[in-house]
Amino acid sequence: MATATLRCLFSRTTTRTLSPSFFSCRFAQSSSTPLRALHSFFYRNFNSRNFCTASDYIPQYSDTAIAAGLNLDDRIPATIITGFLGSGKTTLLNHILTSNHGKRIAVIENEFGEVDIDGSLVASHSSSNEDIVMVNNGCLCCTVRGDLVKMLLELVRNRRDSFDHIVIETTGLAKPGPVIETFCSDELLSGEVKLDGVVTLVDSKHAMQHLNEVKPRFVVNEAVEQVAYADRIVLNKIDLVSEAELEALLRRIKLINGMAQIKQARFGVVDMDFVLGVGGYDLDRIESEVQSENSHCVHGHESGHDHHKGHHHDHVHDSAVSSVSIVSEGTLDLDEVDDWIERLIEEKGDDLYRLKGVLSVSGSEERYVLQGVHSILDGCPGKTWGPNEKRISKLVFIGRNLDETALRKGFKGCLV
Ligand SMILES: Nc1nc2c(ncn2[C@@H]2O[C@H](COP(=O)(O)OP(=O)(O)OP(=O)(O)O)[C@@H](O)[C@H]2O)c(=O)[nH]1
Repeated sequence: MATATLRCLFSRTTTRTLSPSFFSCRFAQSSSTPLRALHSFFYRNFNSRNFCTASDYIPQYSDTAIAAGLNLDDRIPATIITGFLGSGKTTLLNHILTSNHGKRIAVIENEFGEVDIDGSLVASHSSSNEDIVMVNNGCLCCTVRGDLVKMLLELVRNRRDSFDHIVIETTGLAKPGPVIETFCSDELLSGEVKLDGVVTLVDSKHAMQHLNEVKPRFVVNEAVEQVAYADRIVLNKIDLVSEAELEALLRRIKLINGMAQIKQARFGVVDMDFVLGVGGYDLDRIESEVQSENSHCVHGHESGHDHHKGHHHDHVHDSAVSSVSIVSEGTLDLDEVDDWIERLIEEKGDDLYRLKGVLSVSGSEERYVLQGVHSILDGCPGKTWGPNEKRISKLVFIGRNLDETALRKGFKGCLV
Protein backbone atom coordinates (compact mmCIF):
# COMPACT_ATOMS: atom_id res chain seq x y z
CA MET A 1 0.00 0.00 0.00
CA ALA A 2 1.26 3.45 -0.85
CA THR A 3 1.95 5.56 2.18
CA ALA A 4 2.73 9.18 2.63
CA THR A 5 5.06 10.37 5.30
CA LEU A 6 5.81 13.73 6.71
CA ARG A 7 9.40 14.05 7.71
CA CYS A 8 11.66 16.75 8.81
CA LEU A 9 15.33 17.27 8.25
CA PHE A 10 17.67 20.12 8.84
CA SER A 11 20.00 21.52 6.28
CA ARG A 12 23.54 21.60 7.56
CA THR A 13 24.95 23.02 4.39
CA THR A 14 25.10 26.46 5.91
CA THR A 15 26.44 26.36 9.40
CA ARG A 16 26.79 30.09 9.92
CA THR A 17 25.17 31.17 13.15
CA LEU A 18 23.09 34.25 12.72
CA SER A 19 24.54 37.23 14.46
CA PRO A 20 22.34 39.61 16.43
CA SER A 21 23.02 42.21 13.74
CA PHE A 22 21.35 39.96 11.20
CA PHE A 23 18.23 39.98 13.26
CA SER A 24 18.27 43.70 13.76
CA CYS A 25 18.88 44.10 10.05
CA ARG A 26 15.93 41.87 9.32
CA PHE A 27 13.65 43.88 11.51
CA ALA A 28 15.05 47.12 10.20
CA GLN A 29 14.04 46.05 6.74
CA SER A 30 10.53 45.26 7.77
CA SER A 31 10.15 48.38 9.87
CA SER A 32 10.23 50.92 7.06
CA THR A 33 6.49 51.40 7.53
CA PRO A 34 6.03 50.80 11.24
CA LEU A 35 2.38 51.67 11.62
CA ARG A 36 1.41 49.34 8.83
CA ALA A 37 3.47 46.50 10.23
CA LEU A 38 1.98 46.99 13.66
CA HIS A 39 -1.54 46.96 12.30
CA SER A 40 -0.72 43.91 10.34
CA PHE A 41 0.61 42.19 13.40
CA PHE A 42 -2.31 43.08 15.61
CA TYR A 43 -4.95 42.23 13.09
CA ARG A 44 -3.32 39.08 11.94
CA ASN A 45 -3.12 37.76 15.44
CA PHE A 46 -6.32 38.87 16.99
CA ASN A 47 -8.95 38.88 14.27
CA SER A 48 -9.99 36.13 11.98
CA ARG A 49 -11.30 38.76 9.65
CA ASN A 50 -8.51 41.27 9.62
CA PHE A 51 -9.98 44.16 7.77
CA CYS A 52 -9.64 47.51 9.49
CA THR A 53 -11.90 50.33 8.38
CA ALA A 54 -11.11 54.00 7.92
CA SER A 55 -11.88 54.87 11.51
CA ASP A 56 -9.60 52.13 12.80
CA TYR A 57 -6.40 53.32 11.35
CA ILE A 58 -5.87 56.74 12.78
CA PRO A 59 -2.26 56.71 14.02
CA GLN A 60 -2.80 55.82 17.65
CA TYR A 61 0.28 53.97 18.74
CA SER A 62 3.40 55.48 20.21
CA ASP A 63 6.82 54.79 18.70
CA THR A 64 7.60 52.54 21.63
CA ALA A 65 4.48 50.52 21.07
CA ILE A 66 5.30 50.30 17.39
CA ALA A 67 8.80 49.07 18.14
CA ALA A 68 7.43 46.57 20.61
CA GLY A 69 4.91 45.41 18.07
CA LEU A 70 7.59 44.96 15.46
CA ASN A 71 9.95 43.16 17.74
CA LEU A 72 7.20 40.72 18.61
CA ASP A 73 7.08 39.54 15.05
CA ASP A 74 10.05 37.22 15.26
CA ARG A 75 8.14 34.36 13.70
CA ILE A 76 10.00 31.86 11.57
CA PRO A 77 9.23 32.16 7.85
CA ALA A 78 8.04 29.06 6.06
CA THR A 79 8.08 28.39 2.33
CA ILE A 80 5.79 25.83 0.71
CA ILE A 81 7.17 24.16 -2.40
CA THR A 82 4.46 22.68 -4.50
CA GLY A 83 4.05 21.52 -8.08
CA PHE A 84 2.78 18.58 -10.04
CA LEU A 85 4.39 15.14 -9.91
CA GLY A 86 7.88 15.28 -11.39
CA SER A 87 7.88 19.03 -11.92
CA GLY A 88 11.18 19.46 -10.09
CA LYS A 89 10.30 20.14 -6.46
CA THR A 90 13.07 17.99 -5.03
CA THR A 91 15.49 19.39 -7.59
CA LEU A 92 14.68 22.91 -6.42
CA LEU A 93 14.90 21.83 -2.80
CA ASN A 94 18.37 20.46 -3.43
CA HIS A 95 19.33 23.71 -5.12
CA ILE A 96 18.13 25.61 -2.05
CA LEU A 97 19.97 23.30 0.33
CA THR A 98 23.25 23.58 -1.56
CA SER A 99 23.09 27.30 -2.33
CA ASN A 100 24.91 29.91 -0.38
CA HIS A 101 22.13 31.99 1.13
CA GLY A 102 23.33 32.10 4.72
CA LYS A 103 20.14 30.59 6.07
CA ARG A 104 19.86 27.40 8.08
CA ILE A 105 16.88 25.56 6.75
CA ALA A 106 14.62 22.97 8.31
CA VAL A 107 12.95 20.87 5.66
CA ILE A 108 9.63 19.14 6.03
CA GLU A 109 8.91 16.62 3.36
CA ASN A 110 5.59 15.06 2.56
CA GLU A 111 6.38 12.04 0.48
CA PHE A 112 3.76 9.95 -1.21
CA GLY A 113 4.81 6.50 -2.27
CA GLU A 114 6.09 3.25 -0.91
CA VAL A 115 9.72 4.21 -1.03
CA ASP A 116 10.98 7.44 0.42
CA ILE A 117 12.90 8.42 -2.68
CA ASP A 118 12.91 12.17 -2.19
CA GLY A 119 14.40 11.82 1.27
CA SER A 120 17.41 9.97 -0.05
CA LEU A 121 17.80 12.42 -2.91
CA VAL A 122 17.85 15.35 -0.56
CA ALA A 123 20.07 13.55 1.89
CA SER A 124 22.62 12.80 -0.81
CA HIS A 125 22.93 16.49 -1.54
CA SER A 126 23.12 17.87 1.96
CA SER A 127 26.18 17.26 4.03
CA SER A 128 25.18 14.67 6.63
CA ASN A 129 23.32 13.72 9.77
CA GLU A 130 19.91 15.08 8.99
CA ASP A 131 17.42 14.93 11.77
CA ILE A 132 14.52 13.03 10.34
CA VAL A 133 11.17 12.93 12.03
CA MET A 134 8.55 10.59 10.66
CA VAL A 135 5.20 12.02 11.52
CA ASN A 136 2.27 10.36 9.89
CA ASN A 137 0.80 8.77 6.83
CA GLY A 138 -1.44 10.69 4.49
CA CYS A 139 -1.45 13.69 2.27
CA LEU A 140 -0.29 16.99 3.66
CA CYS A 141 -3.35 18.81 2.38
CA CYS A 142 -5.78 16.43 4.06
CA THR A 143 -5.02 14.02 6.84
CA VAL A 144 -1.61 15.25 7.88
CA ARG A 145 -2.55 18.87 8.47
CA GLY A 146 -2.82 18.40 12.21
CA ASP A 147 0.53 16.67 12.22
CA LEU A 148 2.06 19.47 10.22
CA VAL A 149 0.94 21.96 12.83
CA LYS A 150 2.23 19.73 15.61
CA MET A 151 5.56 19.26 13.89
CA LEU A 152 6.01 22.93 13.14
CA LEU A 153 5.19 23.89 16.71
CA GLU A 154 7.58 21.28 18.08
CA LEU A 155 10.23 22.47 15.70
CA VAL A 156 10.07 26.10 16.71
CA ARG A 157 9.63 25.39 20.39
CA ASN A 158 12.35 22.80 20.78
CA ARG A 159 14.86 23.63 18.07
CA ARG A 160 14.35 27.21 17.25
CA ASP A 161 18.06 27.99 17.53
CA SER A 162 18.91 25.41 14.88
CA PHE A 163 17.32 27.06 11.87
CA ASP A 164 15.95 30.32 10.57
CA HIS A 165 13.70 29.25 7.71
CA ILE A 166 11.41 26.29 7.10
CA VAL A 167 10.84 24.75 3.69
CA ILE A 168 7.93 22.37 3.22
CA GLU A 169 7.87 20.18 0.13
CA THR A 170 4.41 18.84 -0.60
CA THR A 171 3.54 15.79 -2.63
CA GLY A 172 2.87 16.38 -6.31
CA LEU A 173 -0.82 15.77 -5.76
CA ALA A 174 -1.27 18.09 -2.81
CA LYS A 175 -3.70 20.97 -2.94
CA PRO A 176 -1.95 23.97 -1.43
CA GLY A 177 -5.12 25.76 -0.31
CA PRO A 178 -5.76 23.86 2.91
CA VAL A 179 -2.09 24.01 3.90
CA ILE A 180 -2.03 27.78 3.39
CA GLU A 181 -5.23 28.18 5.35
CA THR A 182 -3.69 26.21 8.20
CA PHE A 183 -0.95 28.82 8.46
CA CYS A 184 -3.44 31.66 8.47
CA SER A 185 -6.10 30.20 10.70
CA ASP A 186 -4.32 28.12 13.31
CA GLU A 187 -3.76 30.60 16.12
CA LEU A 188 -0.95 28.71 17.81
CA LEU A 189 0.89 28.17 14.57
CA SER A 190 0.45 31.68 13.21
CA GLY A 191 1.93 32.99 16.44
CA GLU A 192 5.17 31.08 15.83
CA VAL A 193 5.52 30.61 12.09
CA LYS A 194 4.61 32.93 9.24
CA LEU A 195 3.96 31.78 5.75
CA ASP A 196 6.60 33.39 3.57
CA GLY A 197 5.36 32.18 0.22
CA VAL A 198 4.15 29.41 -1.99
CA VAL A 199 6.60 28.42 -4.70
CA THR A 200 5.09 26.34 -7.48
CA LEU A 201 7.21 24.29 -9.84
CA VAL A 202 5.81 23.90 -13.32
CA ASP A 203 7.07 21.25 -15.71
CA SER A 204 7.24 23.16 -19.00
CA LYS A 205 7.00 19.97 -20.99
CA HIS A 206 3.91 18.45 -19.41
CA ALA A 207 2.13 21.26 -17.56
CA MET A 208 -0.21 22.26 -20.38
CA GLN A 209 -1.56 18.73 -20.52
CA HIS A 210 -2.17 18.69 -16.75
CA LEU A 211 -3.65 22.19 -16.65
CA ASN A 212 -6.06 21.34 -19.45
CA GLU A 213 -7.11 18.03 -18.03
CA VAL A 214 -10.87 18.03 -17.59
CA LYS A 215 -11.77 16.60 -14.21
CA PRO A 216 -15.09 15.14 -13.15
CA ARG A 217 -17.43 17.54 -11.39
CA PHE A 218 -16.29 18.44 -7.86
CA VAL A 219 -12.85 16.98 -8.51
CA VAL A 220 -10.07 19.51 -8.18
CA ASN A 221 -7.43 19.88 -10.85
CA GLU A 222 -4.35 19.93 -8.59
CA ALA A 223 -2.10 21.38 -11.28
CA VAL A 224 -4.39 24.39 -11.68
CA GLU A 225 -4.73 24.85 -7.93
CA GLN A 226 -0.97 24.76 -7.46
CA VAL A 227 -0.53 27.53 -10.02
CA ALA A 228 -3.44 29.53 -8.61
CA TYR A 229 -2.06 29.71 -5.08
CA ALA A 230 1.53 30.48 -6.06
CA ASP A 231 3.41 33.59 -5.02
CA ARG A 232 6.32 32.51 -7.21
CA ILE A 233 6.24 30.18 -10.19
CA VAL A 234 9.34 28.40 -11.38
CA LEU A 235 8.77 27.46 -14.99
CA ASN A 236 11.12 24.51 -14.91
CA LYS A 237 12.51 22.16 -17.57
CA ILE A 238 12.62 24.85 -20.22
CA ASP A 239 15.37 22.83 -21.92
CA LEU A 240 12.66 20.41 -23.05
CA VAL A 241 10.38 22.85 -24.91
CA SER A 242 10.42 25.31 -27.79
CA GLU A 243 10.00 29.07 -27.43
CA ALA A 244 6.49 28.82 -28.85
CA GLU A 245 5.47 26.13 -26.34
CA LEU A 246 6.89 28.22 -23.53
CA GLU A 247 5.00 31.32 -24.66
CA ALA A 248 1.72 29.43 -24.83
CA LEU A 249 2.28 27.99 -21.37
CA LEU A 250 3.16 31.39 -19.94
CA ARG A 251 -0.06 32.86 -21.32
CA ARG A 252 -2.04 29.98 -19.86
CA ILE A 253 -0.43 30.37 -16.44
CA LYS A 254 -0.96 34.12 -16.34
CA LEU A 255 -4.65 33.64 -16.99
CA ILE A 256 -4.87 31.41 -13.94
CA ASN A 257 -2.62 33.52 -11.75
CA GLY A 258 -2.00 37.10 -12.74
CA MET A 259 -0.30 37.85 -9.45
CA ALA A 260 2.63 35.50 -9.15
CA GLN A 261 6.09 36.36 -10.38
CA ILE A 262 7.38 33.81 -12.87
CA LYS A 263 10.95 32.72 -13.62
CA GLN A 264 12.11 30.24 -16.20
CA ALA A 265 14.59 27.63 -15.04
CA ARG A 266 16.60 24.57 -15.86
CA PHE A 267 16.90 22.05 -13.02
CA GLY A 268 15.31 24.48 -10.59
CA VAL A 269 18.18 26.93 -10.74
CA VAL A 270 16.77 30.28 -9.67
CA ASP A 271 18.11 33.04 -7.45
CA MET A 272 17.51 32.34 -3.79
CA ASP A 273 15.72 35.62 -3.22
CA PHE A 274 13.14 34.52 -5.77
CA VAL A 275 12.09 31.65 -3.53
CA LEU A 276 13.14 32.59 0.01
CA GLY A 277 12.11 35.77 1.78
CA VAL A 278 9.26 36.32 -0.64
CA GLY A 279 6.94 37.98 1.91
CA GLY A 280 3.91 36.84 -0.05
CA TYR A 281 1.63 37.46 2.91
CA ASP A 282 3.29 40.62 4.24
CA LEU A 283 1.20 43.71 3.78
CA ASP A 284 4.27 45.87 3.33
CA ARG A 285 5.17 43.82 0.25
CA ILE A 286 1.71 43.83 -1.35
CA GLU A 287 2.29 46.95 -3.35
CA SER A 288 5.27 45.61 -5.25
CA GLU A 289 3.39 42.35 -5.79
CA VAL A 290 0.30 43.91 -7.36
CA GLN A 291 2.51 46.15 -9.46
CA SER A 292 4.63 43.34 -10.77
CA GLU A 293 4.64 42.89 -14.51
CA ASN A 294 2.68 39.67 -14.32
CA SER A 295 -0.13 41.07 -12.29
CA HIS A 296 -0.45 44.14 -14.41
CA CYS A 297 -3.77 44.53 -16.05
CA VAL A 298 -4.52 40.93 -16.83
CA HIS A 299 -8.11 41.56 -17.74
CA GLY A 300 -8.38 45.18 -18.59
CA HIS A 301 -9.03 48.14 -16.38
CA GLU A 302 -11.47 50.80 -15.44
CA SER A 303 -11.94 53.93 -17.46
CA GLY A 304 -9.87 57.06 -17.06
CA HIS A 305 -6.61 55.18 -17.07
CA ASP A 306 -5.07 54.61 -20.43
CA HIS A 307 -1.41 53.87 -20.05
CA HIS A 308 -1.88 50.19 -20.83
CA LYS A 309 -3.34 50.78 -24.24
CA GLY A 310 -2.08 48.28 -26.74
CA HIS A 311 -1.65 45.46 -24.21
CA HIS A 312 -2.99 42.13 -25.28
CA HIS A 313 -6.05 41.28 -23.19
CA ASP A 314 -6.97 37.68 -23.49
CA HIS A 315 -10.46 37.18 -22.11
CA VAL A 316 -10.87 33.56 -23.08
CA HIS A 317 -11.16 31.40 -20.00
CA ASP A 318 -10.90 27.70 -20.51
CA SER A 319 -10.56 26.98 -16.83
CA ALA A 320 -12.80 27.64 -13.88
CA VAL A 321 -9.81 29.13 -12.06
CA SER A 322 -8.68 32.53 -13.24
CA SER A 323 -7.46 35.98 -12.24
CA VAL A 324 -9.30 39.26 -12.41
CA SER A 325 -7.35 42.49 -12.07
CA ILE A 326 -8.98 45.84 -11.52
CA VAL A 327 -6.92 48.96 -12.06
CA SER A 328 -8.70 52.22 -11.51
CA GLU A 329 -8.28 55.89 -10.84
CA GLY A 330 -10.62 57.54 -8.37
CA THR A 331 -11.09 57.25 -4.65
CA LEU A 332 -12.88 54.53 -2.79
CA ASP A 333 -14.99 54.65 0.33
CA LEU A 334 -13.23 52.20 2.62
CA ASP A 335 -16.38 51.34 4.55
CA GLU A 336 -18.08 50.49 1.25
CA VAL A 337 -15.09 48.37 0.28
CA ASP A 338 -15.28 46.65 3.63
CA ASP A 339 -18.98 45.84 3.12
CA TRP A 340 -18.41 44.71 -0.44
CA ILE A 341 -15.52 42.40 0.43
CA GLU A 342 -17.45 41.08 3.42
CA ARG A 343 -20.37 40.17 1.17
CA LEU A 344 -18.00 38.68 -1.34
CA ILE A 345 -16.31 36.37 1.12
CA GLU A 346 -19.60 35.40 2.67
CA GLU A 347 -20.96 34.39 -0.71
CA LYS A 348 -17.84 33.18 -2.44
CA GLY A 349 -15.16 32.77 0.21
CA ASP A 350 -14.53 29.15 -0.73
CA ASP A 351 -13.90 30.14 -4.33
CA LEU A 352 -11.77 33.16 -3.57
CA TYR A 353 -8.27 31.73 -3.40
CA ARG A 354 -6.21 34.88 -3.17
CA LEU A 355 -6.80 38.59 -3.05
CA LYS A 356 -4.28 41.41 -3.04
CA GLY A 357 -4.86 45.09 -3.39
CA VAL A 358 -3.57 48.61 -3.02
CA LEU A 359 -6.40 51.11 -2.77
CA SER A 360 -6.81 54.84 -2.89
CA VAL A 361 -9.33 55.59 -0.16
CA SER A 362 -11.11 58.85 0.57
CA GLY A 363 -10.00 60.90 3.52
CA SER A 364 -6.60 59.31 3.66
CA GLU A 365 -3.20 60.34 2.42
CA GLU A 366 -2.07 56.73 2.64
CA ARG A 367 -2.62 53.80 0.40
CA TYR A 368 -4.73 51.05 1.89
CA VAL A 369 -3.19 47.62 1.36
CA LEU A 370 -4.99 44.34 1.78
CA GLN A 371 -4.45 40.70 1.12
CA GLY A 372 -6.49 37.61 1.76
CA VAL A 373 -6.80 33.88 1.45
CA HIS A 374 -10.41 32.72 1.17
CA SER A 375 -12.23 34.38 4.09
CA ILE A 376 -9.13 35.41 6.00
CA LEU A 377 -8.34 39.01 5.27
CA ASP A 378 -5.56 41.29 6.35
CA GLY A 379 -5.62 45.02 5.64
CA CYS A 380 -4.05 48.24 6.87
CA PRO A 381 -2.81 51.65 5.73
CA GLY A 382 0.38 51.74 3.67
CA LYS A 383 2.76 54.25 2.17
CA THR A 384 1.67 57.85 1.76
CA TRP A 385 0.74 58.96 -1.75
CA GLY A 386 3.22 61.45 -3.25
CA PRO A 387 2.04 65.05 -3.74
CA ASN A 388 1.89 64.68 -7.54
CA GLU A 389 1.35 60.98 -7.65
CA LYS A 390 -1.66 59.64 -9.54
CA ARG A 391 -3.74 57.64 -7.09
CA ILE A 392 -4.45 54.39 -8.84
CA SER A 393 -6.10 51.48 -7.06
CA LYS A 394 -5.18 47.94 -7.98
CA LEU A 395 -7.00 44.86 -6.89
CA VAL A 396 -6.23 41.33 -8.03
CA PHE A 397 -8.48 38.34 -7.39
CA ILE A 398 -7.60 34.72 -8.07
CA GLY A 399 -10.32 32.16 -7.72
CA ARG A 400 -12.75 29.69 -9.12
CA ASN A 401 -15.72 30.82 -11.21
CA LEU A 402 -14.94 34.48 -10.64
CA ASP A 403 -17.64 36.73 -12.02
CA GLU A 404 -15.53 39.47 -13.56
CA THR A 405 -18.49 41.69 -14.40
CA ALA A 406 -19.85 41.47 -10.86
CA LEU A 407 -16.43 42.16 -9.38
CA ARG A 408 -15.98 45.27 -11.52
CA LYS A 409 -19.49 46.41 -10.66
CA GLY A 410 -18.87 45.84 -6.96
CA PHE A 411 -15.65 47.82 -7.16
CA LYS A 412 -17.34 50.68 -9.02
CA GLY A 413 -20.00 50.77 -6.34
CA CYS A 414 -17.31 51.66 -3.80
CA LEU A 415 -15.98 54.62 -5.79
CA VAL A 416 -16.77 57.97 -4.19
N1 LIG B 1 15.49 17.97 -18.46
C1 LIG B 1 15.24 18.42 -17.25
N2 LIG B 1 15.02 17.56 -16.24
C2 LIG B 1 14.77 18.07 -15.01
C3 LIG B 1 14.75 19.43 -14.75
N3 LIG B 1 14.47 19.63 -13.44
C4 LIG B 1 14.33 18.41 -12.89
N4 LIG B 1 14.51 17.45 -13.83
C5 LIG B 1 14.42 16.02 -13.65
O1 LIG B 1 13.04 15.67 -13.53
C6 LIG B 1 12.92 14.54 -12.67
C7 LIG B 1 11.91 14.86 -11.56
O2 LIG B 1 12.46 15.86 -10.74
P1 LIG B 1 12.12 15.95 -9.20
O3 LIG B 1 12.88 17.09 -8.64
O4 LIG B 1 12.29 14.64 -8.52
O5 LIG B 1 10.59 16.28 -9.28
P2 LIG B 1 9.52 16.30 -8.08
O6 LIG B 1 8.55 17.37 -8.38
O7 LIG B 1 10.20 16.36 -6.76
O8 LIG B 1 8.88 14.88 -8.30
P3 LIG B 1 7.77 14.13 -7.36
O9 LIG B 1 8.31 14.15 -5.96
O10 LIG B 1 7.67 12.78 -7.95
O11 LIG B 1 6.51 14.89 -7.50
C8 LIG B 1 14.30 14.23 -12.15
O12 LIG B 1 14.85 13.21 -12.94
C9 LIG B 1 15.06 15.52 -12.38
O13 LIG B 1 16.45 15.35 -12.57
C10 LIG B 1 14.99 20.34 -15.85
O14 LIG B 1 14.96 21.58 -15.74
N5 LIG B 1 15.23 19.77 -17.06
